[in-house]
Amino acid sequence: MAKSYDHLFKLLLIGDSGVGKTCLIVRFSEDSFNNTYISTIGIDFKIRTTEIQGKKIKLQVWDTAGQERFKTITTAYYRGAMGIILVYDITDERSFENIQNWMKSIKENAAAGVERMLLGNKCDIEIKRKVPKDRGEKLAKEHNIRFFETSAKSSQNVDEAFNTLASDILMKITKRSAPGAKEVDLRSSTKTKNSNKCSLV
Ligand SMILES: Nc1nc2c(ncn2[C@@H]2O[C@H](COP(=O)(O)OP(=O)(O)OP(=O)(O)O)[C@@H](O)[C@H]2O)c(=O)[nH]1
Repeated sequence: MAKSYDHLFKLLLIGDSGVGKTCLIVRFSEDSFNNTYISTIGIDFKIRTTEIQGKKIKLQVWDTAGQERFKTITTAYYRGAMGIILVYDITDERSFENIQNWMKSIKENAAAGVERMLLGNKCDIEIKRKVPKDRGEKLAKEHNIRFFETSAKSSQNVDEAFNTLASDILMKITKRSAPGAKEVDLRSSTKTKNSNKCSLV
């Protein structure tokens, strides 16, 4: 049977418990949101197919449990990921500080050269904000990765974040398979909504 997609990309979301990893994946794959908090046990995944530069990209998005007790299980999945999304909660300073530890975990467990992205989630609750946007931007810059503030609740920047990561991975593999080929910036063609509160670097 013919394949229904051109590429399969495996993405992984990591970050402290409660930052909204599951909600971001559910928003992206099913376009819905639930206020009830059910902590992830171990690992789970959802699928969504998206189109970038005329290519059908099947995204297999892995959701990891943020709780420390699942670390051995979850880190075992890092190596198979082509892209890793680090998530913190803009209303929770601790979750932002812990990003350094999650970065370390990537270094220890993921493939070298894995595409990374930083998300500051829950930007719909500005009133409870503890982490200013420029701190997220600065951290992302230090690691030379992209940054978005997102809201799984309002859906702000959720599609943009996933599509941008997929686009970056596509660009990387296209460049690799066509050495010497002229570099094309696929990012410029991805659909980007403008946002005033939650923005991208
Ligand atoms: N206001 C608001 N609440 C959110 C948002 N994203 C998630 N939440 C809420 O935050 C809580 C935790 O969300 P989850 O997606 O389960 O968090 P998680 O990171 O997957 O947590 P673990 O599975 O324990 O690692 C839930 O009550 C969600 O409804 C958001 O963008 N805005």
